[in-house]
This record gives sequence, C-alpha cells and structure tokens, in this order.
Amino acid sequence: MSTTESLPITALPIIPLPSGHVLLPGVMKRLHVNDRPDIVALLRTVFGKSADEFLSNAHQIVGCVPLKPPTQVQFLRDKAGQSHVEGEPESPLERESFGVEDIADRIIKAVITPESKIAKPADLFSHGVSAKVVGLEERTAGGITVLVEGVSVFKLGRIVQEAPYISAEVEYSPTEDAVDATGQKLFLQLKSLSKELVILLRMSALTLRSGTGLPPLLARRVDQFVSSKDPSEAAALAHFMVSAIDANYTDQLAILTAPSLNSKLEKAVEILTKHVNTIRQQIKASQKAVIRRPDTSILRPPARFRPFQPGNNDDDQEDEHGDLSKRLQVSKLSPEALTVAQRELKRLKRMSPAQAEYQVCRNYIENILEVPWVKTTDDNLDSSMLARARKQLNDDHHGLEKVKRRLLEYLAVLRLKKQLEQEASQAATPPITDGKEVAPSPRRFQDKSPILLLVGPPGVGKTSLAKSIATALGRKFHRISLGGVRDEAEIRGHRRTYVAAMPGVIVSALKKVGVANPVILLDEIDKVGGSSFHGDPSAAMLEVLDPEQNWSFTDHYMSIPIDLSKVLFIATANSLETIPAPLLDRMETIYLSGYTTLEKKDIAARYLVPKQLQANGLRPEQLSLSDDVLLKVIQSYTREAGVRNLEREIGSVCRAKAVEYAEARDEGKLEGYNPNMTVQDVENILGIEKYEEEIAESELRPGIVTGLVAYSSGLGGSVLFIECSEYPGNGRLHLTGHLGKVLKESAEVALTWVKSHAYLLGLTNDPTEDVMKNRSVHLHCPSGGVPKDGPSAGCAITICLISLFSGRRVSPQLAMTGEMSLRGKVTAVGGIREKTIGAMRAGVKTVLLPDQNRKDGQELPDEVKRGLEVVYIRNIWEAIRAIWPDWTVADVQINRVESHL
Ligand SMILES: Nc1ncnc2c1ncn2[C@@H]1O[C@H](COP(=O)(O)OP(=O)(O)OP(=O)(O)O)[C@@H](O)[C@H]1O
Repeated sequence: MSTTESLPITALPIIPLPSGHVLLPGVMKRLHVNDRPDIVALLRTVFGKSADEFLSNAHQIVGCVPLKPPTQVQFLRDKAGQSHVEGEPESPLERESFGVEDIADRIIKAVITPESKIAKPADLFSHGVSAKVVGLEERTAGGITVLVEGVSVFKLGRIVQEAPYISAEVEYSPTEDAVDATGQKLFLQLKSLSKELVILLRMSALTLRSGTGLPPLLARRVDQFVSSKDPSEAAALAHFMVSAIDANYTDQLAILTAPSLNSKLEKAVEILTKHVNTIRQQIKASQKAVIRRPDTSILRPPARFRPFQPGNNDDDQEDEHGDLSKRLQVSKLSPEALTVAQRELKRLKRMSPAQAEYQVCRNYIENILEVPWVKTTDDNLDSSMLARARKQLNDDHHGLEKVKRRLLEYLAVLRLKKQLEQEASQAATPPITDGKEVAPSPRRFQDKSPILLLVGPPGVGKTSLAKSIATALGRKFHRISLGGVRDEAEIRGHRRTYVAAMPGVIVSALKKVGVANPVILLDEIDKVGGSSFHGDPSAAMLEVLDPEQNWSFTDHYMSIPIDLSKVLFIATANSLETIPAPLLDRMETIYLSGYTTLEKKDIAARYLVPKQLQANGLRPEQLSLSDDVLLKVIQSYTREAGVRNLEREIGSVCRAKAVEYAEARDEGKLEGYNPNMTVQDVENILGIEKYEEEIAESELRPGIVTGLVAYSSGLGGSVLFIECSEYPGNGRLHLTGHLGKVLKESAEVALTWVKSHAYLLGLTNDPTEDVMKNRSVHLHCPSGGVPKDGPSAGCAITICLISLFSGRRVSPQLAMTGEMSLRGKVTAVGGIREKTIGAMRAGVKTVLLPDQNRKDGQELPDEVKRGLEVVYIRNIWEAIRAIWPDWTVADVQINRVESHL
C-alpha cells in the first residue's frame, strides 16, 4: 500500500544513512549519529532547537537515503554477520568461516569497517525512503540517536542544496499494484516462510548457545503479527521480514528498488528461504556438536580426574550401536527378550550419551544379551551315565550310601524324562523359518523334577555332593550363598528405576555360567531372612523353587520372564527349623547326619590326608598317618559332626611335617627324617588335647544322670549331664543351666510323676506323704552358657530325681533319652543317630532309647551298634528296671500300674 498521494512534498531534507544500512517503509530504525555535523544541522533547522519546537514540527518528513554500494567490490557477509569484500581466499580456514558454497572460489579479503563520514550527493543511492522522525535520544557515549520510521519509497531527483545538509527533490514511486494471483501465491509463501522462521528461531533459542534464538514471548508476538497480515499488506510484510532478519545490504537495496509488488515479494521469498535454510543448518550443526562435545560438566568429574576414553565421538557411538545390533542378531534370545532388546536399542539410538538414561538403557541391553535364554550344555545322559555318576559320587565321598542312592535315583529319573522329551520333540519337529531357529513353544515339555534339599550339620559334604552331581551330568556348577540374604531385591533384582539397579542373584548366576541348564547350589537356604520392610526373600525363593512356576521367573530388573525350569537346583541347610513351611514343601529333603569316629577315620585316610598332602607339597611316602594317629586327632582335637575341622587339623599336621622334611633336606639329613607319625608327635604339633572324655571325669553319686543331646545348630550330638541336689525348703523346684521353656516343663512333669509315685517307688512310707515336704530341689544342667531346650530329657530328669530321693547311683556309662508323659510313658525323640554317635564318643556303653525309636536304632551305623548296648523302653518303670536291675520295689508295679494321677 502506498501513501504517495497524501504527501505533497517534492523537496526533502536528506539523511544519508550510515554505510550498510537501508530503511524500508513501515520499519523503524535507530540511527546513531556521531561526528555527523550535517545531520545535526538538518535536525536543528528542520525541527527547531527546543524540545517544544521538535514536538510541533514532528509531522516533518525527511528522506533517508542509503549509500551507493561500492561498484568495484562485492559485499559479502560471513557466518558471524560481518561484511567483507571480495578477494582470493587465503586459507581453507578462511573459506570455511563463510560456509557459503557458491562463493567458495571468489572469496573474501578484508573486513570492511566503514568509518562514519559526511556523505556527498554522489555517494547517495538512487532510491530512498521518506521517513518520520519519531524520536531523538542523547547517548551516554556521546552523539545522539535518531529514531526514524519509513513511510514511502522515492526516487532521488535533483539535489537542491549540499550544505549544511543535503536537500533534494524526490519522486515517489507509483502506487503499488493490487495483488494478483501470483502475488497471492507469493504472499502465502512468504507468510508460511515467516512462520517457519519464527518456529526455527524459537527452537534455536533452546539449542543454540549463541543467543540467536527468539525469546518465547517475542516469538509469539511476531507470530501473531505475521498471522494478522492479509494480502493487501503483502509489501509491508515483505519489508518487515527483510528488515527483521537483517538481510544483507544488496538484498535490502534490491527490495527497495523492486519495480513491482510481485518482484518485491519474489525477492523477499528468496531472501527468507535462504535465511531459513541457514538457520536449519545451524541448528543441525549445533545438535551434532552437542553429541560430539556434551556439555556435561556438572555430571562429569573434572578433566584431570577423568580416565582417558579413547575416541569418545560420534563414530564410537555408532560403533557401539552397531556392536550391540550385531550381538543382538547373533545372540539366541527368547522371543520376549528379543522384542524388548530391539525396542531398547531403538530407544538408545535416539538418546544422547550425555543423558543419564543412556547408560541405564545400555546396561539393560547388555544384561539382556548376557542372559543365556536358550543356550544349554548337553547333558551326559547316555547309557553309561548312571555308572559314571555312581563312580563320581563314590570317588568323591566315603559312605553316605543312602544319600548316594537317592541321588542316583534322581539322575535316573532325569535321564528317562530327557529321553521322553527327545522323543516328543522328534515327533513334532520345530518349524524352521529362513534358516533361523525358532524359539521353543511355551507348551514344550517342562522338566518338573523336584528340587533337592540336603540337610545336615556343617562339613558333612553337602556342597561337594552337589558338585559331584554337576560333574557327573557334565553341567556347569554355580554356588549361591543365601546366608544372610535379608532383601528380596537380592534374589529378584532391583527395579530399573533405582540408581545402580542390578539383576538378582539368580540372573547373575545364569549370566556367569552362560548356559540355561547349570546346577545351581542354593547354599544355606535356612539362613534366608524372613519377611521385613525389605520384602520377603524366602517368598521370592518360592517362585524360584516351584517347578510349576519357575519356567517364567520374573526378575524385577530384567522384567522379562526367564525360564529356570532347566536349571537343576540343589539347596543345602543345616537345620529345617528356620525354613518356612511353604518353601520346605517345594523341596525333597535328604538328610545327611554327622559321621561316626570310624567313618571320620575312613574319610580322613581316603580323602582328607591325600588332599592335604598334596596341598602342602608332600608326597604320600613322605608322611604316613596311622589309624591311631587319626583317631587321636578325631577324638582329642575335633568335636564336630562333619569333617571340616578334622581336615584343618590334618592340614596342620601335614604343614609341620612339611617344614621338618624341608629342613632335613636342606641340611642334607634326610636319612634322619621319619615319615611315620606317632600319637606323641600329634600332641607335640597340635598342643594339649582340646577335648577329653567327659565320662572319665564324672563322679558316681546319687542325683547325676547322663542325658543325650542333639545340637540344633547341626553340630551333631553329645552327652548332657543332669544334676540334682536337695536342700531344706518348702517343695520348690529350682532350675538352672540356661534351660528353655519346654525343658522346664519336662522337669515339672518329671517331679509331678515322682511325687505321685513316691509311695510305689518306696520313697515315702505313707501314700499320703509328700516326698517334697520340707525339702526343695535344685536341678542344674552344666555348660550353663549353652542354651538347652526340648522335651527329650524328660526320662533322664525323672530318673535323676528318683536317684536323688532314693540315694541310688546311676552309672555314668549309661545314658538315656526320651520324652516322658505325665503317665510315665516314654515317647519318641529325634536325632537318635547324632545322640548315639555323641554318646559313644563320650564313652557311654549303654543307652536307653524310647521303644518308638526302634526303627532309628536299626539304622544306626554298624560301628555304633557294635559299640553301644541299646535298651528300648516303653515307660519309666522299664527304665528303672534297666538302670537298677536289683531294685525290686518297683518291679511289682511295672505291669500293673502305669499312672497315678
Ligand atoms: N563323605 C565324605 N567323603 C569325602 N570327603 C568328605 C565327605 N564329607 C565331607 N567331605 C569333605 O569335607 C569338606 C567339607 O564339605 P562341604 O563343604 O561339602 O560341607 P558342607 O556340608 O557343604 O558344609 P556347610 O554346611 O558348612 O556348607 C570337603 O572338603 C569335602 O570334600
């Protein structure tokens, strides 16, 4: 739109614009005037000297005329927007700094910094723009700023005056044409380019650090301004946009002199397109730069602490992605795992390594790739498997016949199942697509073999049995120690949302062995913590150990179902008491009881001595340990159900002998070295005896009875002395010796029974007399520091009280165990094997066992059967008869009276 007709002025005072500046209609411009007496004179004359005069003359129009572009030199601008003149490029760097391909050959010589000078009429460009002076400002740095607003384009005519300022006749350009169809198209193009530019400038405010971006508020305003324009304002939009982007001098001059609206719009579209492309490139380049040099100074340690990382650049990142993709292609994953891994890899490719999430995602993919989803080792399940397994178990372990038999049964079943599986899979051959193996269908044969639980005292060979099974099967072996696991996350892994999240022990074990069918030993399953605020680890074990569920075990970190059905789990425990019932229910228990002295001697001779000789660098002929020596070590230096301490003591003996041998050899006195070890040598090497025969020290007096105890900690069995003493009192029973509740109750039951049968026993003269009248009894079990509990001392306490009241002694070589009811009935107890072995070790000759334990008695080791006389009793009367065969008082009562209540 033109305002030509409303402007009658034909001669205008002219402000020559500073070099490189162009004013366009509708646009405001600040002109910094410094050292320009011509402009100061113009302003004084035209607008008066005072502010009031200026305001009253504010309608005055001036002509703003740009300077002619130098004809002999071409202006070019570099990326930083500086003007340069054409010339030969001096270096690739110089060429690079322009980054404009089409001027690559011509290029740039020097930076032009035009000094302000008083322009002459000859310097003026042919066209200019009439403008309103809308403001004047004094500058702090000196000079003034003139604010002008462009009104209309004119052609410069005759110069009317040259000094003190230029004044010239002007000829306004004709009214602009109405917008035709082409103009309409160009206008729309210009509008959309303008909008795109605003968006790009907003984006660059986020990505570029150079401050080229547009603040959001301003961007919105510009956007609104552009949107509000209609085709009739096409020229105004062109002027505004070309000025706003600060297009180069020649382009602005081209707009100024455009002969028609369409050519102006065409030029504006061209300028804007160029500009939009440049900004796009800048944004792209800046994104690359972010990837190349992530500005993560906050996230990273300072450079001097940073380890050297070779080639931390784009290529490395692409290598990493390529490497992961390759591994993904070759790894055999389950279909679910493959889908997840592909999805995560896609996510990873979109991320910048500077993002914290990048490493998390990468670790996750690595973990998926490391888990053996389908890879297995071939089981040695051929026809010779059972014979081989039997040999392996026998080679590694002495005795344990029952356990070995059970393990062989287990392996036989496994083999039969495997055969069935093979037959089934042959019948339904898996589909092959594109030569690739198809993952097994979820309805395949599931191996639901029971999970074995080996229970027994420490050092009886539970771990080594599991290892032997793995060797016999040819499977990989891994041991997971569950002792002290309190946190469910240790078994199931942490969710990935946590910092430093990891998979749980089960997945870690699979990653370590690298196959899906290892033998995994879950050691010390009885020491897994119960439910707490950390979750319930034993509940997590339920899923692991349930053959019905564990084919789709879900680790919190992996969150993909993992098939554990091919894993052979073997658990070990020292006692069953702390294992939760549901967990116990899922396992098949195999008991391993402690070894007898003779068994230990055999184990030592066949396995431990050769092992320790080798460990200490001795040859078999350089040390010989006789049976006596071994027995001495077993009986005087170890007291345990297993053989771990025994192995350690044998190790000490071997070391001492190794030193002796080495010294003899070094001194050349080998002929004086004696490879045979004597019992005396053992005492010299191992020091004074740690354990002496307990029976030897016990005195024979009324009120002392030898009971039997099996330690719940799995330490085997031993004897337990029960001592009673009476003192004048009011019938009180005083109990000491760290006794548990059940044991105390047993003592009360025993006292009640004795009181009620005192007359029959001949302890009182009158059936109505209280045997406890005027006396109190103190019952004590020595080793007061060791907690004792359980009902099995009932019989022994009763006998102890009877012995005290009757004054009859009980032989210390006679021990007894059995729970007693209030009717005097002796009932079954546990741990018979441990108790009898302990009794024999302590020098006991006769044991009284409940008749109900006859079956356990029959299964006792031959050595125990030979060394101990076992008497089975059904009630306390039978016990009395067995202990004091000469006591006739009670004899009469045995079969007639069982109970007096
Ligand atoms: N019957 C046996 N024959 C040969 N060696 C044995 C026998 N029993 C145990 N050993 C040996 O005793 C040592 C300890 O055994 P192992 O580590 O298997 O005990 P464990 O029952 O697993 O103990 P814990 O409950 O403390 O883990 C091993 O060196 C093992 O070879």
